[in-house]
Amino acid sequence: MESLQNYIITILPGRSRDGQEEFFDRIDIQPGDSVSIVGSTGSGKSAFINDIEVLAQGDTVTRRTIRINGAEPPEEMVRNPAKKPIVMITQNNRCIADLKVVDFLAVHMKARGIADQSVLLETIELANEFTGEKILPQYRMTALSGGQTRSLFIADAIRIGDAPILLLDEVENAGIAKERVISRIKEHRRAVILVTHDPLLALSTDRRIVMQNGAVREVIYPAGSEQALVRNLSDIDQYVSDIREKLRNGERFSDSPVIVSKAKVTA
Ligand SMILES: Nc1ncnc2c1ncn2[C@@H]1O[C@H](COP(=O)(O)OP(=O)(O)OP(=O)(O)O)[C@@H](O)[C@H]1O
Repeated sequence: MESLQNYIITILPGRSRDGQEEFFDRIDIQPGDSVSIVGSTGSGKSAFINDIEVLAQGDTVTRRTIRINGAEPPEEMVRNPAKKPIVMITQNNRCIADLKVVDFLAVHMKARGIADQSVLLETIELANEFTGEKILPQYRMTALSGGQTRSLFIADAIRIGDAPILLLDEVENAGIAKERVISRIKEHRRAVILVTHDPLLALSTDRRIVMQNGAVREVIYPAGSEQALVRNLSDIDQYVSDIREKLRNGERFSDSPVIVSKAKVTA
C-alpha cells in the first residue's frame, strides 16, 4: 500500500465572489509543508480549507479543484473517511461518544489495525504537550474542555490516524500551545494548512496565502526581516502567556494589591 505520508495535494484555481478567475496556476502542498491562510472576516479562508476537506471538483461555491498526487481523487477517498488523507479540526469539534479517553483511542487504534499499546499513551502524552490542563487516560471524552478536546484530536490525527494532511480552522483560540502544535506536526512530516488570525502563527508557517473577496490574492514566502519579526513576536507571545498563566493561578502583579474580601463584596 502507498504510504499515506507521500500524498501531495494540488489546489487548482476557482473564482472569486464576483466571478473573477483566481490568479495562480496551482498551489502544491507537500509532506512537512506548513501554510497559513489569512485575510479579513468573510474573505473566504474557511471556504478555502473546506475545498480541500471535501476534495472539491469544481462543485463548491469557489469552483476550485483539488488533485491528489496530480490526479482526481478516487471515489473511495471522497466517500470513505478512513481512506481520506485529510483531517480537519475546528473550534467546533466535540466528541459525543461518552467513552473514557483510553477507550476512545483504543477503538480508533483497533479500527486502524494498531496493536502496539504504547501508541495509546504516546498519543495522550503528545496531546498533553499542547494543552495546559493535563488529560488523564480515565477522563471521559465528553468532560474534556474545548482546548483538551482539540489537543487530543490533533494528537490522535498525528499518531493514530496517521493523517498526512491536517487542516486547522482557528484552533488558536481554544487554549492550546499553538507553536508546539505546528512544530510537532512538521516533525512528524505532516502537511498543515491553518486558518488563523494569530500573527505569530501566520508568520511561523513556510508560506501564507492571503484571501480577499473569496479568492487567493497572494502567496507570500516569509523572508528577510520577517524572520526577526517572528522572534520578536515569539518573545511577546511568551510574555503574554506567562502573565495569562499567572492570572489563571490567581497571582497578583503589584506589591500592594487591593484585595477585596468576601465580606466587603457582600456588605
Ligand atoms: N469564491 C467564492 N465565491 C462565492 N462565495 C464564496 C467564495 N468564497 C467564500 N464564499 C462565501 O463567503 C462567505 C464567507 O466565507 P468564509 O466563511 O470562507 O470567510 P472567512 O474568511 O473564513 O470568514 P471568518 O474570518 O469570519 O471566519 C461564505 O458564505 C462562503 O461560502
